[in-house]
Amino acid sequence: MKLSTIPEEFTEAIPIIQAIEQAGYAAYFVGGSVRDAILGNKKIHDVDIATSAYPAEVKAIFRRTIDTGIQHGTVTVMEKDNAYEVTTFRTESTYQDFRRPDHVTFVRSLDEDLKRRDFTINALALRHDGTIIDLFDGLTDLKHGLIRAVGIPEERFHEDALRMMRAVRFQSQLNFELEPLTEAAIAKEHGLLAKIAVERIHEEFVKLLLGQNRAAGLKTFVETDLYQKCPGFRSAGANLLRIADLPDQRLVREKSVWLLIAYELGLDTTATRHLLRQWKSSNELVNNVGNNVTLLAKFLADHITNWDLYAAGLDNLLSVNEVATLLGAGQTSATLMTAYSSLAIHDKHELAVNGANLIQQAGVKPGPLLGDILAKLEQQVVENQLANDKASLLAAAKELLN
Ligand SMILES: Nc1ccn([C@@H]2O[C@H](COP(=O)(O)OP(=O)(O)OP(=O)(O)O)[C@@H](O)[C@H]2O)c(=O)n1
Ligand SMILES: [Mg+2]
Repeated sequence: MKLSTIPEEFTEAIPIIQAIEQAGYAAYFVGGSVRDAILGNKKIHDVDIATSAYPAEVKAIFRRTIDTGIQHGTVTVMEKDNAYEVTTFRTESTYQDFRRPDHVTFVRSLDEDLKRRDFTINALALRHDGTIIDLFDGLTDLKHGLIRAVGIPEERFHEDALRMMRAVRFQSQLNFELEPLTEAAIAKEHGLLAKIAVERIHEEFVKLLLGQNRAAGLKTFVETDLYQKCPGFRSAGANLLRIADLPDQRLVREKSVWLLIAYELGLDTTATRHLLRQWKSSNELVNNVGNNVTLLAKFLADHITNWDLYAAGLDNLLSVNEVATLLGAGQTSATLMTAYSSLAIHDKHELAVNGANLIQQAGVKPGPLLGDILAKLEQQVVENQLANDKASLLAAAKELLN
């Protein structure tokens, strides 16, 4: 097969491929970008190049390169404003710990390289003239919407157990089905996932839940027992399946994914924070989702105050609303945005007085009381109990001193 039109993301990189070929080596586009280009329905990102040239040979061809992962064969080539990862063809023959190859062996053959890739739809190569190299019938699988391991599925999962999570992630992201032998191998080998760093599982799990068919991905995640090897999920199979029964409106924020999980697992703020720490989340995610658990409960009870809106900030509100909507209790985003924009202030710096004003003009002494008074003024302004003008605020501060 030949692609009739080569997407712009690739054409920009063709000079790189040509330069490698002129130096006497082979070079192809590979990986997810080729898959997405053929699907034609997804924005292409990360155009990856694979080559028969060894890293030192790649570096000799280009003026500006970065040693990104030279031991794995990857050199980044800088060209104009773009950066391209150029990786030497490789086989990963022995895997001892199911997550990292013992060593990579660089090879000169494209076939060897494609053979060790995870799924047939990810094992396609694209020549700069648009010709597609398809050794494992990946094009047929793309057409039928099938995720099928290259070769013997168990072998692929022993090489890298994260691939089992990638399978369910692609199932959701692409709205594909799992080929039965591939799915059976995941069910059989799910225990290998315990060897994988939680951060990597986290990334795939979030992509699964943000995908277009999260219900299907989640069902496989539960039915194959992959979930058993994820932090905090051991007895949550039924809870996770409940998410699969929700309307299939898509989630857009990572924090919404975790809020939904926390809700369905019945976790309070403390338990949510604990779960997110187990999943090695950033402090920001831990804090936001922890707070949003309380806010969601208020949303569902239709008990939102101005202060709740103010304290959460717009992005958390939209996240909580995403989840509330899935649960059948959201507001339209327009209503929410209007409520939020009608707040008297959106940040304490918008308060018409500051600490210095209170000291100089209301006779407040520096110290903890000053902070208390400012906080009270902030609260009253947000709740529309006090106008946000200097005179009113100074008068209110004097009141509070008595
Ligand atoms: N565990 C993995 C990870 C990656 N790959 C191969 O490396 C390519 C690039 O990997 P990556 O960018 O992680 O995934 P993509 O398939 O490109 O998906 P995405 O669109 O999310 O980047 C994959 O297509 C696949 O050929 C693999 O075989 N096994
Ligand atoms: Mg990619």
